[in-house]
Amino acid sequence: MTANNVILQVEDIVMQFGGLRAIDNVSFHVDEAEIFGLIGPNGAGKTTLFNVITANYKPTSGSVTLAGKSIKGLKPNQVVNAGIARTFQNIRLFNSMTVLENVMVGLDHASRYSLLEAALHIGRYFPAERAARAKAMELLEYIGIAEHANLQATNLSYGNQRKVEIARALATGPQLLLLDEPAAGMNPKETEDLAGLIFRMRKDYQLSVLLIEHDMPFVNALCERVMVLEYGKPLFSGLMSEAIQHPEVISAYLGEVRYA
Ligand SMILES: Nc1ncnc2c1ncn2[C@@H]1O[C@H](COP(=O)(O)OP(=O)(O)OP(=O)(O)O)[C@@H](O)[C@H]1O
Repeated sequence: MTANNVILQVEDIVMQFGGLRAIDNVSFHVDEAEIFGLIGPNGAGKTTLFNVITANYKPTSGSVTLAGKSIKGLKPNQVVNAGIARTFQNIRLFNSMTVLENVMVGLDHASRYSLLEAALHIGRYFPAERAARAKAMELLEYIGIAEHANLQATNLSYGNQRKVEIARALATGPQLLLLDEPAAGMNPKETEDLAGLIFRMRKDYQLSVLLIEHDMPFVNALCERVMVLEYGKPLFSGLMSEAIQHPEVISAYLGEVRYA
């Protein structure tokens, strides 16, 4: 068989909030090792779709499967354990914790020692904590922000806080990484570095990526296939090279530039 393996299948998703149909019959798939782009104007439903895929929202109808297994009935933390990690449009770090501690949150502590060992600081507690620190440090080195490990997360630049979120997501050992506007607030040099990092992560961690982004040159550099959403409906699904020629896609974006 020569077809690509599908990692994420989203089928006929409808998400209704009272009278608002935020997602209206959306289907798409992401292949293994693919970087797939989800684009569209503000309020199109992109983040809502992420919330459905991560089980933060239960869809009104439709299904989501990861590597052939339905996520139906799973809680958000079980979806993380199943292999889907995400970053947030509005950065969600623990501001009172250090950068290193934020990344340690992504590591699975529970399986390493019992509650009793944790409470009394005995048994496997210290070796497991040491191992978690080393692993988190390794991830920070990989992402390129190890020198900030002991600073409070809130003291980092916006761009570096976004990288901490990526490191924390990587710490969960995902198969699929959802990035919600990772380049927002970054300067051109940071954006270019981020594109390089996403390509490297895909290769080094065998990741597939689903990316929401408004920065079109960034999406163009990373994604071969995209879906364009408008008012919760797919406006276009296919090659990025064709999306940027598509009159309705162009006008949807011009609308956003004019009115944003
Ligand atoms: N929990 C909710 N309850 C009610 N309405 C919601 C909820 N979450 C999202 N919406 C609505 O669903 C629509 C889609 O919002 P969403 O945040 O998914 O858009 P988006 O494409 O991610 O936009 P942006 O690019 O601005 O982040 C909006 O009209 C929003 O107000």
